[in-house]
Amino acid sequence: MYRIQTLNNISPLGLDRFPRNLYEVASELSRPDAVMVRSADMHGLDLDDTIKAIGRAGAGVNNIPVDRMSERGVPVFNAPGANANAVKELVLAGLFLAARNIVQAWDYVQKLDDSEPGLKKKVEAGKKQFKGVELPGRTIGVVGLGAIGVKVANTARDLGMNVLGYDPGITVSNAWRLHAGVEQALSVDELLSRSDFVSIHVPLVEATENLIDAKRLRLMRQQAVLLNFSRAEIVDEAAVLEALDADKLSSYVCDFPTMASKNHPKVVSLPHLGASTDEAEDNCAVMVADQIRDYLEVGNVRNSVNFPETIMPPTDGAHRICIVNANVPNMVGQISSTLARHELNIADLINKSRNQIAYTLVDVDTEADEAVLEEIRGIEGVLSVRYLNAVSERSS
Ligand SMILES: NC(=O)c1ccc[n+]([C@@H]2O[C@H](COP(=O)([O-])OP(=O)(O)OC[C@H]3O[C@@H](n4cnc5c(N)ncnc54)[C@H](O)[C@@H]3O)[C@@H](O)[C@H]2O)c1
Ligand SMILES: O=C(O)CC[C@@H](O)C(=O)O
Repeated sequence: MYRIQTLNNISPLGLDRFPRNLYEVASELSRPDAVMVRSADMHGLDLDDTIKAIGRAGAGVNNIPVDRMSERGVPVFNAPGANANAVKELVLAGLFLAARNIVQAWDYVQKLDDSEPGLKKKVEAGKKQFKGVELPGRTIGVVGLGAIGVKVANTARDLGMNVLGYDPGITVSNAWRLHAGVEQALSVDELLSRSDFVSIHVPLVEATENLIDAKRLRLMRQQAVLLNFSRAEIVDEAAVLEALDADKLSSYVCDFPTMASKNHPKVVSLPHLGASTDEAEDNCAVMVADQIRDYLEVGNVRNSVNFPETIMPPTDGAHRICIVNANVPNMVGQISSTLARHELNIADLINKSRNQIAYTLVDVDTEADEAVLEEIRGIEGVLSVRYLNAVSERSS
């Protein structure tokens, strides 16, 4: 039996991907083989050494100690693109909220408590405070053209906006998906100085912390709108509040409320709602559950943030050894000579690497005993070894 621990509410559709004759799934469970998580902060947790995989039912992995897991030879999976449409739709809602001052106007109406004739007068008198702008012809800058950024950029084009995009690491497939009318900005600074609206869609990593700081805010157009549905730490919030107070920015729309910003009249903050739709929660949970199963049962790696993509169809009747090791020379040589010494014939083998990690799947014709596995574990640089007896294609 494999044991899956859930650290957040995960869509039942995803959890149902684990057949209960093979899997135990629970939030309170000791010695898990894998963990499924959404936004729970795992950095401070004492993570059991039985954990073989971590699955993030979402995109961002800043809540997971990925480096620590890499050192242990544990892959971290996420669900690229699975919640992108949900986030895009909320970003668009944010764009409209800001362009038409809808939240402030709504609040104004809520506070009107006069009798009917007085109310009408106040409605007409008050509305001039909330005059907005239309989107066609305005410029939006999209920082980060990944799964979400591309969708935001393309829809903004469809709305008649001029779109500037900045992403030095854009993938070929995302470049293909991008509307031909999206103009490439050569730097964040250029994008900020030319945009009426700026939407941030980058992961939180060291290089993106405080990406939008006081200096960059000064580059922005007068009365620009900043939207942040990525992570709070990507924006220097104190500097944003100053820019709002100085009338430099007209609005900050974000998915990350803080005590300092949540009641500011020019801040619209939502409770980390970007991925909270039935569809996104189902998509993320199903994708990640399937990836965890494929890793635990077959050894394959799909959509990991720290491991190389590694897929090898099981050889009929073979036994599979899954080895995670440091990405240094002569590891495959040492592994195969160990197998040869134990008279194990290799039926198939794949070796992939990514940064410091290399991953090897070896199918052998006859059963491997504990002695050979121990010997492989003893090779310097080997981080983990798993043995899948009579491996077969995962049943769906
Ligand atoms: N609010 C929410 O509920 C919610 C939901 C999903 C994702 N997110 C956040 O959005 C982020 C992006 O999600 P995604 O699915 O689009 O991820 P993604 O990996 O598909 O795209 C991220 C893109 O950012 C680019 N990038 C990285 N550093 C950059 C930089 N310094 N400048 C410009 N571009 C840079 C990458 O090259 C990549 O193309 C996630 O990491 C997560 O933090 C939030
Ligand atoms: O799980 C969530 O609700 C949020 C997910 C989101 O922040 C992500 O990075 O995918």
